Amino acid sequence: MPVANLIDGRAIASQIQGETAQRVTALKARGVEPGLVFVRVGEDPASRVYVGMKEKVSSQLGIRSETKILPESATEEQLLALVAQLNADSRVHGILVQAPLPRHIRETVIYSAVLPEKDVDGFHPVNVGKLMLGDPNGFWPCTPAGVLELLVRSGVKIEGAEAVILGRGNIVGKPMAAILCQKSKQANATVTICHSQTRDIKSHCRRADILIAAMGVAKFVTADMVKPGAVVVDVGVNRVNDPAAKGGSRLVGDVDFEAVQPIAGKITPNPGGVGPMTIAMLMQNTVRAAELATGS
Ligand SMILES: Nc1nc2c(c(=O)[nH]1)N[C@@H](CN(C=O)c1ccc(C(=O)N[C@@H](CCC(=O)O)C(=O)O)cc1)CN2
Repeated sequence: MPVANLIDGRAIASQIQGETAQRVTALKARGVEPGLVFVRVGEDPASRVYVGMKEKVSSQLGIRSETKILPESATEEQLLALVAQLNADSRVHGILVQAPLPRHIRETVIYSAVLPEKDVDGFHPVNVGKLMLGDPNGFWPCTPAGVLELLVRSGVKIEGAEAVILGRGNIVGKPMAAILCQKSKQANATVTICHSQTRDIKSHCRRADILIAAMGVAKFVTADMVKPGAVVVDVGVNRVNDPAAKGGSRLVGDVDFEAVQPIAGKITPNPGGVGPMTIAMLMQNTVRAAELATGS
């Protein structure tokens, strides 16, 4: 039976993908085929799955995509050479280097090498800077951008709300904070970031009208941490052992869903919440990159 207060990420992602598909059709009518290249280094099983999912959605929307695979032993120089080649290719509008990279490759060096106008991941310092400055011309990282869309399209009032973010990572926590406090009718929240050194995290969480969990600790958010009626968004992806599951493990979020769902005003399931939005926003960024590159 469907849960009444569920924020359905799959349905919202599919709505956004429908909008993106229309923009692809418009681009193609002008002779532009949006192109996206994924770069995967090594054989991390989760990365293989995620890149496969992105390839599938690209093809469903009519975006030409290709995956370049380098071996785990590839050097930083080899990866930089590939990025330079993709930067120079005018058929490629978006470049995505899948994280995590092998330990001997510095992610910051690689993300800084992607041209900002092809950085559909929103990880380049220029795009990070534009987000911080409130300049609408940059690309926002897909996961926090997707969380904003989930909230807006579910009718959550963000303006003036107390938003508490658990986690200060560069991919979710920090950009999420910047997005929610943008000076705009769709944002304008009062934002608190909590992290491993925060004192009395529970009291911060209990103040939250919107609680976003992105710290990477399975079932960290329990019912006693949530104000009744609060909106709870679970960004966590934690693999835990489960002998009963296929492959001996399964994914759980940062929120104890069964305990929190009855008291939350709205809540994202996990899976089926934020994850599909990450991919929908990537496609939206790619089409926008193609439109900007071709003056469409
Ligand atoms: N270059 C990047 N690397 C990574 C990013 C990113 O945004 N850019 N994000 C994550 C992983 N990620 C995309 O790459 C991703 C994770 C999860 C999902 C998703 O839809 N998950 C499903 C469940 C899937 C499953 O069962 O395995 C869900 O939540 O419903 C999409 C994308 C790290 N790397």
